[in-house]
Amino acid sequence: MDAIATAGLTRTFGAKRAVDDLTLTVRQGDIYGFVGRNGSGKSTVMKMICGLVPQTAGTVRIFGEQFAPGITSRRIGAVIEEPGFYPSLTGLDNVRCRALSLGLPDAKAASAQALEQVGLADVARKKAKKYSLGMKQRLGLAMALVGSPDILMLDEPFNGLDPQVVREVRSLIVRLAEVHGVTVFISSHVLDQLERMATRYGVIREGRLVREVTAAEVEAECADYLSVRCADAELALSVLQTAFPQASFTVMPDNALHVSGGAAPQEVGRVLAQRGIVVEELFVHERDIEEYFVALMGSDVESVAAPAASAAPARRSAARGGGRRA
Ligand SMILES: Nc1ncnc2c1ncn2[C@@H]1O[C@H](COP(=O)(O)OP(=O)(O)OP(=O)(O)O)[C@@H](O)[C@H]1O
Repeated sequence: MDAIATAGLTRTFGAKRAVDDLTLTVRQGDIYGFVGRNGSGKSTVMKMICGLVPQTAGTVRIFGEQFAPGITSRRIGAVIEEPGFYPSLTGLDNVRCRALSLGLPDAKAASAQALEQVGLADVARKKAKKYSLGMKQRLGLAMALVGSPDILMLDEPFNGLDPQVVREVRSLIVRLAEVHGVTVFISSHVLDQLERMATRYGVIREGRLVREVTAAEVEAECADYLSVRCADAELALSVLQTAFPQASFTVMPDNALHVSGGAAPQEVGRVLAQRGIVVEELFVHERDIEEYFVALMGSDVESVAAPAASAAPARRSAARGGGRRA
């Protein structure tokens, strides 16, 4: 069953169409990575799904049930933009306020359990204003988790967290999905973190959904390939197809051959040399997830690069798109 299904979801702010006719589906148990440039409409979509902002048009269904614009579902726990809490109350009392507003029968026990889940049990009685940024993020998560929601909506949950806390939050999310069957909808610019847990992705660009894709599809599309350029591409292609029947070949518009699956660069070079074919260029292209999503988001790398991802070694690019499979 679909945990979340939107159809034609649209939100305008004055003349601005922040979200435009957006249809997406999140299946039960998915960890759905929602990616897009700054200002592409991610938070607005998430707020509409949660009923925090009414849509201008379109529908939102939560587990098949349609909600009127601006109506919230108790099955959703959310942290969108800044986690909201009372600074002068303790962590426990903050979560308890949320538990009471949900009408939970044993609000105190449920709150303590949520704090335990996010690793804040030891500081439950400390005032929230004394929490570090990472602790505040986790407090937001505990408030979203209390009441055991079926869907967790997390907007940039890694913001301001150190690598150790990022790892803890990530494993908590994975555990919630895998052990407790919680469906997680998560927006993040930290693509290498998303890559470690997302099962599906949605890519938004200027308010429109440009692609929904499974993690397996991303992996396949990001696979390394060999790029070979020879003066006579057709001859090189026929020689290589005979020598490497298991490999697949794409002839790019600039006549470079892209070879993937079971053809080592040394072997390709040797086979071509044996046939007297001059190789002008031969290199392995490693396409990473950042490059893949940046192309879909239509972005300059600056605005989306995660610190860890941007530290990745420089990789060679090759012509993209418009190739024909040979
Ligand atoms: N309350 C509002 N009033 C007017 N414009 C708004 C409002 N909320 C959002 N917008 C506009 O809608 C567009 C989408 O904003 P949104 O916050 O959803 O993007 P985002 O993808 O979440 O961005 P970021 O990654 O920076 O958080 C932006 O152009 C933003 O300025």
